[in-house]
Amino acid sequence: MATISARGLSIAFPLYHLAARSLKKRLLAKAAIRVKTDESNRVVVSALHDLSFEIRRGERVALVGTNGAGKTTLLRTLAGIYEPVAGELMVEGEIGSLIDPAAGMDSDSTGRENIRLRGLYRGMNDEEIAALEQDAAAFSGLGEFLDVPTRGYSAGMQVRLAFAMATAITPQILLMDEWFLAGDADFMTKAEERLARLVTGADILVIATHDMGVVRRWCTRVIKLEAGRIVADGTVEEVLGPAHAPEAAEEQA
Ligand SMILES: Nc1ncnc2c1ncn2[C@@H]1O[C@H](COP(=O)(O)OP(=O)(O)OP(=O)(O)O)[C@@H](O)[C@H]1O
Repeated sequence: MATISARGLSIAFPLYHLAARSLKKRLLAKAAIRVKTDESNRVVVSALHDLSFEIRRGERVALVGTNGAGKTTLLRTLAGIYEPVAGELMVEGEIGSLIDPAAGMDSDSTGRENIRLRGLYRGMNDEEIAALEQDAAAFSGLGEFLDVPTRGYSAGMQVRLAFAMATAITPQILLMDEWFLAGDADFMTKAEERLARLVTGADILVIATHDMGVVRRWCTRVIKLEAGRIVADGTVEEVLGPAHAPEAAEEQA
């Protein structure tokens, strides 16, 4: 059963180029909350600090917060891209990740080759790979571009292909950054249909977003981050207020 559990989770990024002592001092004086020195005396940005939460099967969680609050860092940590510097993280379930469209894609290979590579990576047999290829090709609507190396794709084309691949097989846990829902109108309609199928499959969705419309439409729970810390965690109504007050909600995020 899909679950995510975090206890005292912290993430910090070393800023190697800021090791000069004078600069360090200046930075520390200005922003001592998030830019610190660690035990090895390196300057680090504290991206996430002491997060504890559980996400269970059936929950659709929005990560909200202002720029730099830590939403993408948390998504990437859940995806296993970043290693916590402190605390524990347990993620049970197969992850589908829509955080960076180019991630996991070989830009010298065509869209079709990338789909097949993804199938191989997932340990699929020939028949399953053929089905994945058919589904992802149809959903992405890339037509002849499917046989062009992906380095020649526009940003929107990359999103289409990444979305098609990540959602062709329903992952147990879908991690998504909001701009995956920012395609053209035709893609959006298809993407919403597909997401609806996916999220009603009672697995876990975690989406980082500034769009309170997306939160109210898709999510059952909101975790609000501020400067790398959780400042609110509850149902959509609890954190954002009633549905008729979207302006207030927009300000909060
Ligand atoms: N690779 C990195 N190296 C150094 N600092 C980083 C790195 N990634 C993120 N940070 C820092 O971590 C903090 C959180 O950033 P993050 O991108 O997670 O915020 P966010 O809430 O997703 O912001 P936005 O809404 O602007 O996308 C910021 O202070 C950022 O500067």
